Amino acid sequence: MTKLYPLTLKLINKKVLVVGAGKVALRKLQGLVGTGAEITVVSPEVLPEIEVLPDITIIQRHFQPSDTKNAHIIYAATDNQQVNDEVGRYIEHWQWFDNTALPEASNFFTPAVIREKGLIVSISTEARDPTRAKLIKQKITDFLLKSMKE
Ligand SMILES: C[C@@]1(CC(=O)O)c2cc3[nH]c(cc4nc(cc5[nH]c(cc(n2)[C@H]1CCC(=O)O)[C@@](C)(CC(=O)O)[C@@H]5CCC(=O)O)C(CC(=O)O)=C4CCC(=O)O)c(CCC(=O)O)c3CC(=O)O
Ligand SMILES: NC(=O)C1=CN([C@@H]2O[C@H](COP(=O)(O)OP(=O)(O)OC[C@H]3O[C@@H](n4cnc5c(N)ncnc54)[C@H](O)[C@@H]3O)[C@@H](O)[C@H]2O)C=CC1
Repeated sequence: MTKLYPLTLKLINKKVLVVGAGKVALRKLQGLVGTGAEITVVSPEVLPEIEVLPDITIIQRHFQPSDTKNAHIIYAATDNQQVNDEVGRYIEHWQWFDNTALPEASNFFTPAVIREKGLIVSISTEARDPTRAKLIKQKITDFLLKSMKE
């Protein structure tokens, strides 16, 4: 694979669209809350944990092509791969798109993130093994908490 490029972004006033509002969408949204991004969620069914997240606009219906317009970052996180593919078809060349069920269709991925005392550690397996990213996150967190105590 061509090498991937990690960044630390300021998202203030950037438009973020999340299509789907289930377990995977919840995890992406938890990472986005507090960034200052203008977040919109489009989904017919919405987890109660998402309904209570602050500063999110929820549109309770199926995805429509015009939803992607002007969004800087777009997540397709539905349980229907045809819908995720459809979202991908409306992506323009300047937009960042993560099809959370299909790495080949995405032009960015969400890493596992640790935030501890002014430090951000971001872990990616280049989309090969997200469960491993989660495991390594746990190990690095344990190491950091131990070394900060010393
Ligand atoms: C490519 C990527 C796209 C993206 O999502 O951005 C992607 C894709 C896929 N994930 C899948 C499965 C799982 N993902 C997790 C967990 C996480 N996944 C995350 C990121 C990413 N996942 C991106 C690559 C990151 C990298 O480069 O390493 C993390 C790190 C970040 C986050 O999501 O915030 C977060 C842990 C963070 C934390 O815990 O802090 C778990 C474990 C769990 O849920 O407990 C399971 C197992 C669930 C199970 O066992 O069923 C599947 C198969 C789905 C299927 O089988 O249908 C696909 C699709 C595929 O790989 O083809
Ligand atoms: N990237 C990742 O971290 C992971 C990705 N996955 C993939 O993500 C998919 C979603 O998983 P979950 O969140 O657990 O599913 P879920 O069943 O909890 O949520 C699915 C959501 O999609 C919405 N949806 C369905 N049709 C829609 C439409 N036409 N327009 C808008 N929203 C629509 C539903 O309303 C629901 O909110 C799985 O099918 C799997 O392939 C699974 C685990 C981890």
